[in-house]
Amino acid sequence: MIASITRGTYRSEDDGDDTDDETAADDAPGPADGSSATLTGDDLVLGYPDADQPVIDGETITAAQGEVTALVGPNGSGKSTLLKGLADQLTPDAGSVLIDGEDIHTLDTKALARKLGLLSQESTSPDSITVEELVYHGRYPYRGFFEHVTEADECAVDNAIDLAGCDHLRDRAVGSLSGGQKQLAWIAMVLAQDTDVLLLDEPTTFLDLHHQLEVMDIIETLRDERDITVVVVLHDIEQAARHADTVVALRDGEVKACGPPEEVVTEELLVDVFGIDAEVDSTDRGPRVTPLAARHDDPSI
Ligand SMILES: Nc1ncnc2c1ncn2[C@@H]1O[C@H](COP(=O)(O)OP(=O)(O)OP(=O)(O)O)[C@@H](O)[C@H]1O
Repeated sequence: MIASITRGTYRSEDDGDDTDDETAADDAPGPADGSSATLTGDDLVLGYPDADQPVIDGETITAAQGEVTALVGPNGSGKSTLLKGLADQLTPDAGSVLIDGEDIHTLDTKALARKLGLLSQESTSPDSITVEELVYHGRYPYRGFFEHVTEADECAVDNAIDLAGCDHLRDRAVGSLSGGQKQLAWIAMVLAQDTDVLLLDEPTTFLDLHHQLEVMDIIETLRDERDITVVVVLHDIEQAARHADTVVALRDGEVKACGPPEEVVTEELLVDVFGIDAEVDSTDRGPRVTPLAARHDDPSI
């Protein structure tokens, strides 16, 4: 069933990459052992086979250990492409992705999936499986082919479901859920993966305001209590400013600004990157953005 779920860092269960099955379960439950990691995309060139030009053309980005890095930018600016490159879902045409200096291409599938989890925008799973079954798939990197569910797996799944706030959905078929409910289930699945690094592509999509705040709280908890390195794509610039340690602003595949929210989220940046006039006020909780008007003299947005 794993093979039919296309989300996260897994390629598939029978991808011929079972070299570490015997030891996988011993390593559970991942970063709860206190490990953590810095993720670096070094001089990355990323694109798609049917396109003339790369989307990302030689960018370097570092997500510091135990910090939240937010990727922001207009539609089509390359946020998801960059995230897929960092997660090894898209092979770079040049450059490399390193976790604590180790090239992720030297890691086999399960070893990588124990270090790095991806919540992507492209999710598919059989409609008939329950939320609990979906979340158990997050434990795949810790399980050998013939191994049964361990206590560590049960514990990780319970914690993940609890943290994502979807216990009430546990026995529901995924196909019967609303968009927001599905999003919570997928978040629980990637949390169960128990990784040092989490890459989240628009995790607040489909969620009401209450659940958006809860997801941002989860991200802060993972950072503050478990030292997890998080890279998160967000459309809400204020959410990024409030919750991230570092904001990376992309436009046309180029990193236009990178740094602490109060340095990056400025009125000038909102014009240059998003093509909007806005007021930015400095508050205790970071820059507060009041959008005023979309500029119509910016044809590329
Ligand atoms: N599978 C693909 N094949 C070809 N081009 C693609 C593919 N996926 C994305 N692109 C192109 O790559 C560019 C960057 O897309 P990407 O999805 O990374 O942007 P984004 O910043 O995440 O956008 P959004 O905010 O709309 O989700 C766009 O021009 C897009 O059309």
